[in-house]
Amino acid sequence: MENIIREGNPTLRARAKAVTFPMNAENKELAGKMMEFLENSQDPEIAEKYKLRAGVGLAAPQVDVSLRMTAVLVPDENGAPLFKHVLVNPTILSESVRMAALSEGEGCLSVDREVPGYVPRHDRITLRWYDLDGNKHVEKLRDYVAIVCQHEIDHLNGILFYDHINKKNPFETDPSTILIG
Ligand SMILES: CNC(=O)c1cccc(C)c1Nc1nc(N2CCN(c3ccccc3Cl)CC2)nc(N2CSC[C@H]2C(=O)NC)n1
Ligand code: NI
Repeated sequence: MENIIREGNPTLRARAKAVTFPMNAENKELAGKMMEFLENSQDPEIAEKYKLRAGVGLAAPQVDVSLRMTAVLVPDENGAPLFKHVLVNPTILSESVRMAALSEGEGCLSVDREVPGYVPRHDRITLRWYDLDGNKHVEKLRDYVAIVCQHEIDHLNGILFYDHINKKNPFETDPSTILIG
């Protein structure tokens, strides 16, 4: 897995370019490696052996490739994949008025420090994306999966999670925001 870039690398703040179809072998291979990284990062033995930090999402800009592609692997409580997709050219078609935030805040593989605070996001989204074969998918997502996808899509637009944290009061939330987890 190519090295994950950290804050300060301009690629993290750039708007990534759309992926063209049919996808070339190089981009398909990268997608596979990004998903494999997430799988490895979630395996206690492998993560320990290679000192990997666990993640449920990894966007191409985080491995210094400015393309609109992100791997997402959210396990259920038994460790089976609840949501496992490489999202190519993802678009949020609609979003709930209701907001949600992870009660423990968010972490990012490209941010080697804790940035405390609630990250307000939409509780539900309708997401459109393309898979590696160019097939279109449209799904309604909610709660944790919706939050993770919004975090990863932010990476494609050069946005980092702490950009959303209220500077004055990081743990301030308006009444419409539900806390998750
Ligand atoms: C500062 N407090 C915190 O970070 C924080 C603190 C506590 C709880 C949460 C819930 C927090 N928040 C948070 N925890 C995660 N993980 C929980 C552990 N898990 C995991 C770990 C081990 C094996 C398998 C797995 Cl699955 C991996 C994922 N992931 C994200 N994010 C934000 S959206 C993208 C996603 C991401 O992949 N980040 C690297 N946030
Ligand atoms: Ni991130």
